[in-house]
Amino acid sequence: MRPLLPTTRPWPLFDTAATRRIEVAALAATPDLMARAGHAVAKLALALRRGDGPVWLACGRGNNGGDGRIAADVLAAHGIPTHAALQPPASPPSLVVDALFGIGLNRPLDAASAAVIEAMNACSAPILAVDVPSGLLADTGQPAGTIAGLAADGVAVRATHTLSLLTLKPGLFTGEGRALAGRIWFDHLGVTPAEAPTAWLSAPQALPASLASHHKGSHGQVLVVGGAAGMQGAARLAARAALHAGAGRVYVDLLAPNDGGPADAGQPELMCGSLAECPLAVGVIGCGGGPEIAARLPALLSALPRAVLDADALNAIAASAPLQAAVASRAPGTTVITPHPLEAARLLQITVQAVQQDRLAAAQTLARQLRCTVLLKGSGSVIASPGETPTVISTGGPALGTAGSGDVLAGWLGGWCARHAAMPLHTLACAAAHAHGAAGEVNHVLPAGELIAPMTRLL
Ligand SMILES: NC(=O)C1=CN([C@@H]2O[C@H](COP(=O)(O)OP(=O)(O)OC[C@H]3O[C@@H](n4cnc5c(N)ncnc54)[C@H](OP(=O)(O)O)[C@@H]3O)[C@@H](O)[C@H]2O)[C@@H](O)CC1
Ligand SMILES: [K+]
Repeated sequence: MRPLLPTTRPWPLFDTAATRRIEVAALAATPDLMARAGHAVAKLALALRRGDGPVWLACGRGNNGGDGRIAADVLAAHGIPTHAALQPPASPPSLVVDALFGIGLNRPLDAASAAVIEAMNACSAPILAVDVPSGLLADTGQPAGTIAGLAADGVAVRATHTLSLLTLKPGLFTGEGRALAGRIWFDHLGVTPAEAPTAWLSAPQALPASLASHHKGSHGQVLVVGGAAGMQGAARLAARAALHAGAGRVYVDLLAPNDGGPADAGQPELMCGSLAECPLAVGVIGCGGGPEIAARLPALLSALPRAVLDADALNAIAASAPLQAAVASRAPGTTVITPHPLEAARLLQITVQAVQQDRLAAAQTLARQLRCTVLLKGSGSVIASPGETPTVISTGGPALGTAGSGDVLAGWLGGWCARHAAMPLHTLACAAAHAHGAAGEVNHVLPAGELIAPMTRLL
């Protein structure tokens, strides 16, 4: 057994309803599924245990607790001291096994369950969550919350490790799940699901190499439109990213007066241009666009064959029904929008909390409404397109949470759309978000412009 991430292959994710169906089908052929689960938990527990203290197994009353109880028996058979109870042991544990709730969690926690979770979190020992950290909803990656009257909301186990059993659940990889699950392990218990996944977990995607005969004309053009007064850096970051992603020519149409100056004094390869000069370019529209971008959108949306819409372009679209209709009426497979949760909330006319409550559903709804590919940013970015199984991005980290990081992603994606004109936008959006996330997996502060070099090295 080894940690799931980083992964070199995409993994299917199954929500609770699908996992239940897979479980029922599998139990007919393999009635010892829970024994397998319990043994898998015990095996990982043996490897993760630190010191000689007892292993505390907090087992709930359902099958998640059943996994924990079998693990306790297996550990005891190996001579390991165990403490299977909802109260902590008298002496500090060497490992906590969280087997309180798995995929059966279906409502806010009561005070007693919340107290057990808080006691687990208070231990200094590593915490191994069985299937899902208790308190976290397996489908959405959001805490189930607590019933009214409790002071703390969003109580969930902060696991150092999670062993997902039978299937991988979407909620481990998006929303709060990424932070709460710790290092993720997976045991399929010998079962190969027969049904289509709810979503895919992303892996690095190899893009076609250039032929020796290719030239800058074969590598497409990008037109970045944005950079209103005081925000020109956003457009320039997007343009630099498009250039380094391999676009043959990159033009910048700055919305603030540039007085005949260069598009970007620090990147002489970038050119000034406009829709009139490059009507067949891939548009990267809205980075630092300010309210001025709204007036440009109708012409850009009706002319450009492929477009990446970001930031202020999305705010303008959210505020205008005609612009929404203009996006939705573009040819299928030609538009991608890259909202962060607040921009998605404006587009959907719901709250940010409602977006975050179910990120997969929010991205899919937006993709249906605007008939385009949606790259919903945030912890565990989600890519959804009409008629496609969504993808959850397996890479990323807090280093991406800086100004300009989204501009780099939008520009990079525009660059790839230009260079790989024959590839579907959904595939390119997944690949770009995965590469952007991988470049951001560092433990230090990373100004957005510095994402470009590691993204280039990952090519
Ligand atoms: N079957 C098998 O062979 C295999 C099973 N596997 C394992 O089983 C796990 C799923 O087990 P599970 O369905 O029994 O649900 P589980 O997560 O243990 O919850 C128990 C019950 O708690 C309740 N409840 C819900 N919310 C609540 C709340 N807020 N506060 C209080 N109570 C609450 C709710 O019952 P309710 O009250 O709604 O009747 C729920 O049913 C899965 O994650 C995996 O670990 C795997 O090993 C594969 C093989
Ligand atoms: K659990």
